[in-house]
Amino acid sequence: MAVLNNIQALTHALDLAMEKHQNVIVYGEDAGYEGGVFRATVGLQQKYGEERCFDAPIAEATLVGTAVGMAINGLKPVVEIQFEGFSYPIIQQLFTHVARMRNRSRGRFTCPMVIRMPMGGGIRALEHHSEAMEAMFAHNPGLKVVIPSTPFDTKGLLLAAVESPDPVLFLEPTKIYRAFKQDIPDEYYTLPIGEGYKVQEGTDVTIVTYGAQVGDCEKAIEHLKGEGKNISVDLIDLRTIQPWDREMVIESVKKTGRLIVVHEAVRSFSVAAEVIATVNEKSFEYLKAPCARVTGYDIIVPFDRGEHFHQPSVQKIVVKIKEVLDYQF
Ligand SMILES: Cc1ncc(C[n+]2csc(CCOP(=O)(O)OP(=O)(O)O)c2C)c(N)n1
Repeated sequence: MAVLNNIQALTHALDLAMEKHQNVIVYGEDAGYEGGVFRATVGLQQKYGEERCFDAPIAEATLVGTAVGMAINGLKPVVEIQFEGFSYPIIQQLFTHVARMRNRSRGRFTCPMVIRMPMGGGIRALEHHSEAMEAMFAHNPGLKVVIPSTPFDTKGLLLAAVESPDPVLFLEPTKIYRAFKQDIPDEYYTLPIGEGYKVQEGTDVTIVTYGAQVGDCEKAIEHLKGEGKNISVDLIDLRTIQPWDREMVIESVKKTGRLIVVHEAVRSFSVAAEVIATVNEKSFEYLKAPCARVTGYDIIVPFDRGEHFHQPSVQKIVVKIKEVLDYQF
């Protein structure tokens, strides 16, 4: 076992991936010699050489465009985009080619690559460094979208992404890169893409969340306990946004009758909107209160001083839990 934070878990997972799979290559802006802006790829060039881990020009569309050729021809590129806000130039390659290659070639070719990017706010960064656009990527058929929340999941899901026969977007919440550590096994393991994780079992309300907000929801639950409120929460970490674990969420809502979805991405056309629509379709008759959401507002992420108004704070989650539990039809 090793005690690692999320960044260290990434480096460790990439190391194991490169050791086990000779076709894995890792590259991105400053990802080679320096080990990346967050140091996720540190030491890999020194260990595996410049052919397998290297620096790329500041040309994101080219990073992913070249990965298309590599992936079709048997390599497994793991591309680092420096921040999610710099991913917009890759969309032409991603939506037009990467996501469609299997369908376009009637299964003759796939385009298996991993695109890693730091996502989300909470680090008081400047423009383009706090985006949370997972719903946009999930909306485009042909892509898997993963957002881990713990070092254990980061390692297992990244290795699963490397093994995936199809392209995976691996979004890493920047706020929790170094926020805490966890004991994780040394050996190579994978976790299933598409399965949620039940952080805690409860009977009064289901909270569905992912990424950095998992910790915020846990703190909100602790806060309510501190207030002497005996509220039993079924807390689900989705872990994968596309394909998401509908069964786990629907089963939970059938038990609790109440649902709150929490994420920092903007509210309209969001993951929360999709989860709530699905719960309405599949388990409406079980609901004891309207489904609710705590999300970012429909605005560009504010600069550092206003950022905390936009983020779903512990306090906002606490208020929403009370509101949903007090609701009377
Ligand atoms: C499209 C885009 N991708 C990535 C970044 C992140 N970024 C900020 S500075 C920088 C390195 C710039 O290096 P260089 O052009 O050599 O200029 P220097 O900082 O050395 O003056 C990068 C990659 C960015 N600002 N814009």
